[in-house]
Amino acid sequence: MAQAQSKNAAVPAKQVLLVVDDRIENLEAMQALLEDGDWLLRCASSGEEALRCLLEEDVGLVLLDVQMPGMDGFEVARLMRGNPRTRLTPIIFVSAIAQTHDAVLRGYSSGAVDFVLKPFDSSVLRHKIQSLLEHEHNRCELQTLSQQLERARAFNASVLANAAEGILVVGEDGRIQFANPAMAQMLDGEVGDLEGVDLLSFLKNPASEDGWQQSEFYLHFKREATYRVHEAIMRTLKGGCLPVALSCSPLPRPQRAMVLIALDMSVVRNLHAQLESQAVTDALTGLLNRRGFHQALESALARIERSGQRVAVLYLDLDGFKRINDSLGHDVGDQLLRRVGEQLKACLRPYDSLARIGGDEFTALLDNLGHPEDAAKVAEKLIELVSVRHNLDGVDFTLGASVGIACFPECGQSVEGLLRSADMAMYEAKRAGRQQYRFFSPEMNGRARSRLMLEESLRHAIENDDFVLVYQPQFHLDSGRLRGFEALLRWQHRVAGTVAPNVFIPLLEETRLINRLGEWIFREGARQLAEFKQQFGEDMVLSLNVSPVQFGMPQLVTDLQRVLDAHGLKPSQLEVEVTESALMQDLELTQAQLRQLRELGVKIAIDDFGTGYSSLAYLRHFELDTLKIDRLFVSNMLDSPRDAAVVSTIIDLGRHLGLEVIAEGVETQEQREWLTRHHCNIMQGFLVAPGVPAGTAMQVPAQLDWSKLPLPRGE
Ligand SMILES: Nc1nc2c(ncn2[C@@H]2O[C@@H]3COP(=O)(O)O[C@H]4[C@@H](O)[C@H](n5cnc6c(=O)[nH]c(N)nc65)O[C@@H]4COP(=O)(O)O[C@H]3[C@H]2O)c(=O)[nH]1
Repeated sequence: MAQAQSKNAAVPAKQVLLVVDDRIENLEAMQALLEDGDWLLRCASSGEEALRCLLEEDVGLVLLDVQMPGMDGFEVARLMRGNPRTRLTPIIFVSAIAQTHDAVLRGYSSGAVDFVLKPFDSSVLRHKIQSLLEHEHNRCELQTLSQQLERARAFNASVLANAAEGILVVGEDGRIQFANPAMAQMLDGEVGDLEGVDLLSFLKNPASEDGWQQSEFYLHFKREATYRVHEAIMRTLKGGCLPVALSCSPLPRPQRAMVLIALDMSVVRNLHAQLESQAVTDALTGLLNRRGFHQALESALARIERSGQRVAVLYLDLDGFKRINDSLGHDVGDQLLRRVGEQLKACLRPYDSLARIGGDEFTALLDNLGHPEDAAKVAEKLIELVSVRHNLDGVDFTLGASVGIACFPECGQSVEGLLRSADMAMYEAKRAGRQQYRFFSPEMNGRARSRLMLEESLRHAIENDDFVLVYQPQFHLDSGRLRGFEALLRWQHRVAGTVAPNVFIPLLEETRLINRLGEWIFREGARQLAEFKQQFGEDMVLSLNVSPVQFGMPQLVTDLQRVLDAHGLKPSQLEVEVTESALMQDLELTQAQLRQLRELGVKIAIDDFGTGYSSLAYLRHFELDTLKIDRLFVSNMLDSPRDAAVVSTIIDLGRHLGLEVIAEGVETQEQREWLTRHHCNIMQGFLVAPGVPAGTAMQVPAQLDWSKLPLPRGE
């Protein structure tokens, strides 16, 4: 029969006082006596009921009757002391009869804090109750606080134990007072190995030779500032080094200590190192890349400027790589570059640097060079190594290499200067006929400069439409009938006047500007052909020169098709002139290109026939229409039986293969007569006319009277 005195039991602003007595009149008397106190009164009429109440509510004090039927007060007290919830709840025993000394002692030993004998002084009892409740209240509060404290301690300990960063607490004397497990792990030891040890003994960088008091850690601590070191290195207990980022902050002043947090940077630094190495490495060959080579050369120059040593830069370009790459595919090309890289590396000394700085361009830095001739020996060795027969994927092919050499300090004092000089020398080596090396010389510089200027003006000329085509007529030797014209390119330079193609075509080729101009030549030639057609009929032919670079371009046939369509021309009216060397660049590609040209229906002529490979074997493989005899043979044939033999052989060859033969550079009637006697089909040359502007070409007669030569010249 526990009677609630207050409905607000959930949040007891007041403490609960439980009175236990088996006699109802006693309970009522107690209730009357205690009900106005600063507590909540609960009453229980048996031991069992009291225990129930104790389990349901937080009771601050129990007034417990000793003698009760069934469960007496001692038993209730014993059970309360056995339960953690009520173990410390204070009990005052109340008894109506005079107790023996033993009974009182028994009461105390069963957990009573006091013993009240009836009759009692009610005000004394109220004081006792009041002070015991206060005591219990304080005890509970203390218990809650210590629980909170324990939770907070456990929380902090778990944060420190589980933090991935190393944490140290360092006393103001520089000794480690606390280390978390992560820090111990980072330093290859146990927490116990760190505590009590000087912090500085674990620091390689920043090192403090002058001791703790002079260290930045201590000086910052004194200023109550945080000290951060991004690139610190700690010594581990096993003698290793650990890159870390540190921050050390003072703890609140009374603690006279600082907290140091260490971030393991080994992964980040490794990644950084890896990235740095990637930035200077050529992914394909594992050699240095352009940037890496620049750095290597830069540091070599900085070093030798002081020591007066000599270094050489070698610039190596592979000859024929493009052809292999285009015909065998990029995988084979990549394999080849890797192989060449390995070969080159094998023939340099370990401290020389080697780089791939472009597609098939390698550079080597020969350090600590005795004489410039040593660089030449290395260049020879490199060329020899590369220029062997290679076999990749079962295909045999030969490569070549051209090398330019620039020595420091003669050929340049800066990284850029040396590389530029070596590049120029390499270019000269290529011009000299491949598989060669060249030292840079100041004259090369002059040539290169004028080349640069020429290149620049060519670019301008293309943009400003400074090119024109002139047309040189071709006549059938037997009938005097006009066969057609060869279109020849002229550069109308604003200052220098008309410039012949031999001067600028090679440069257009090298710079690939020929592709831009080539398109224009096709367009302009086809446009003019459409006009010529009106004048000279459907059968006339216009020959267009196609340079080796143009001939290698995959879009050649499409470009031609486009201009033919644009002007409604018959393909057989257009002839493509290709030199022998252009055809021999890449036989497979040549065959494919010729097949497509044939399918398109344009004529194909070999220009300057007899000057190049003149391999009769290829004539069988290539489907051609026309052979053009080089004008050198024509100009010499009357004086040189050997040249005459060459010319008549070419004419015979053409006849047997069913090809037209055109003699170029015919300048005299004697040459014409000789050619007619030897059954050459067609001629062109100054005897009739040089290349003339389109307007003049229109006036060329369709039928020639050989006795009325030469024709008027309009160039
Ligand atoms: N001494 C002498 N020379 C004669 C005589 N008849 C013709 N010539 C010259 O011989 C060259 C014939 O052109 P090519 O063999 O195709 O040789 C051409 C051709 O390979 C190239 N070329 C000319 N025009 C073009 C073009 O539009 N595109 C390309 N890719 N190359 C061109 O430049 C080369 C030189 O062209 P040009 O200077 O115009 O020189 C022309 C022409 O002016 C003669 O009786 N005596």
